[in-house]
Amino acid sequence: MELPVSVISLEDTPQCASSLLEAAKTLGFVYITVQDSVMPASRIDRMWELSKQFFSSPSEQKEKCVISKDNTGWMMRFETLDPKNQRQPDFKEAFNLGEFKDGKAQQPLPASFADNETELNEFQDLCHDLCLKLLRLFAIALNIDPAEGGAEWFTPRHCSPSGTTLRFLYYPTVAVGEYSPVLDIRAGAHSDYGSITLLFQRPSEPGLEIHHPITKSWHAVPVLPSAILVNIGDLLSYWTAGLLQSTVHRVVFPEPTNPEDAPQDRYSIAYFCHPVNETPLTPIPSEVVRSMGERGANATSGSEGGVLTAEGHLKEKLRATYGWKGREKDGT
Ligand SMILES: O=C(O)CCC(=O)C(=O)O
Ligand SMILES: [Fe+2]
Repeated sequence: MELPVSVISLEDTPQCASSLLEAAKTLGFVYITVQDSVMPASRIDRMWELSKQFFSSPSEQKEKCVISKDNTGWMMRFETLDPKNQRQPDFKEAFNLGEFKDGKAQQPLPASFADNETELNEFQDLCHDLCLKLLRLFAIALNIDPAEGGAEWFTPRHCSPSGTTLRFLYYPTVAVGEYSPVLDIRAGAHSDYGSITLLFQRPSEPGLEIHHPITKSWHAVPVLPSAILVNIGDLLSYWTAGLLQSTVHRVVFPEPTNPEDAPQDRYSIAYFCHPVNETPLTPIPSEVVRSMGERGANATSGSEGGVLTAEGHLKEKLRATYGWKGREKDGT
């Protein structure tokens, strides 16, 4: 059954802030619509063009930027998002673009992106600004203590260096018979690791499913053209002592309408917004969060007895899902 995900028009108002918080507390996923000046449709269209340009480029070019231990680069059939339950890796290709510095990528760019560094950087900036707007609204709804930064509390905690990643995803058509719709999956069940994720999807390319936190069953997510899907990641959930839901989701092979038809390609783009690496995940100074009791960041210690940092959490997750097979940044 398809899940009705709330659609919120993004505005700088307390009402919008409380609607966002409500969606984040219940489902952990919400569609937002934004003014074209905030996220121009032409920019998103351009990213789809660049995505196709990259994924259709020769594999020798892609291999020059294979995934490295800093989680940047290209991978194919490499990640296993649900290592406990999957028998083989996700049926997908992905390219992870890490943070830029002074407008320049800090990783080798594939030949197919050689002329696009500026527009990739500008798109990342648009995504980052949008995430900061969302985080400001969460800060307002959580009523973060004004003396501690109030609405701006998240802002200085979301700059560089961080694990923030713009990820291009491609789930290729797989012929019927070459995969098991029961055992195999395009992206295994997982929750996202950072603060918030923006997900861009294309009409007629479904497949995303959400594990409903209350009914504990899987639901397909309808693709809404011109809306951006936002979901809460583990860190924001931890930071809010579990008030905000980091909901489990996956990407399945959609059932073909006609049994002879193979499931079609799916492209998606995810922007994973992470806090600064060294950020200690100590409780958010908010009465709402304090009232959640001793959970998440409200608990006295993180893993291994110390305070969990944003980077520590990300590294733990990547170790499990990459298993680790990637190369060091110096190419070893
Ligand atoms: O491709 C999608 O729709 C979702 C991808 C995803 O959930 C992820 O990479 O974390
Ligand atoms: Fe995800």
